[in-house]
Amino acid sequence: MGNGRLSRLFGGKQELKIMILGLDASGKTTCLYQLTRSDVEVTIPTIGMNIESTSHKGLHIMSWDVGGRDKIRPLLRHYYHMMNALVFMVDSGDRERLDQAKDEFHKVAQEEELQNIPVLVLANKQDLPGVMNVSEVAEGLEREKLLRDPKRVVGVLPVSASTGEGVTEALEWIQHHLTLQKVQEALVKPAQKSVPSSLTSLFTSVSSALKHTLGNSR
Ligand SMILES: Nc1nc2c(ncn2[C@@H]2O[C@H](COP(=O)(O)OP(=O)(O)OP(=O)(O)O)[C@@H](O)[C@H]2O)c(=O)[nH]1
Ligand SMILES: [Mg+2]
Repeated sequence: MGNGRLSRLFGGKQELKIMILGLDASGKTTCLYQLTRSDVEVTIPTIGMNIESTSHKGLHIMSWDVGGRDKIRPLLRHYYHMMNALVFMVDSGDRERLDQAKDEFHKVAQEEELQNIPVLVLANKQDLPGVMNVSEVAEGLEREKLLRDPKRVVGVLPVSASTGEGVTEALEWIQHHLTLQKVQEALVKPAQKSVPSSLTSLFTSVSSALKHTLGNSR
């Protein structure tokens, strides 16, 4: 994806932190590179696994693979609260491990700190012939289970991290849902605050109108 498009989307003004998780070889590193065209930095913290990160114009991405890391999982929670969105990468050609991907997906998605952020599944490697399409990936991951919670936002989009096809749309999806979330929060907060005062004034005006009417009718 061209950096020009990326700049227009984020303009360096907004900080966006995305976490890309998925099984090994699903295409996380390729996607990290494709998203920012910046060098991917590998850090090996004391928890003993590779965490990759890259930044470009306010877009910060962290990534690690999720398979078989039950002991490390609690330590990774320290990163969760910083994230604006979760991207879960799936190798659409890997039918054999779709069930494993599903288990990992649900383990991550049920983490408390990740309940309120948009989750985007990327059905990767769409450039390869005969791979699963978006519906098959969504079904295999049992996405509908998460959607039982009406507050959850869980999308699935087709991409090819190798060619960059669909990567811009993925970023736009995230951007769109974060904006929606902000608008909803902005609408809900003042409404909650103003309800008691507007109700009070409503009661005052209704009761004075009633008094007036009753007074007149007596
Ligand atoms: N054809 C095709 N190959 C891809 C695509 N994305 C990644 N690959 C290939 O899949 C392999 C794994 O990609 P990586 O980006 O290293 O995957 P990863 O998830 O970072 O893997 P780990 O670091 O092992 O967890 C590499 O050989 C990539 O070139 C894609 O969209 N299409
Ligand atoms: Mg990698």
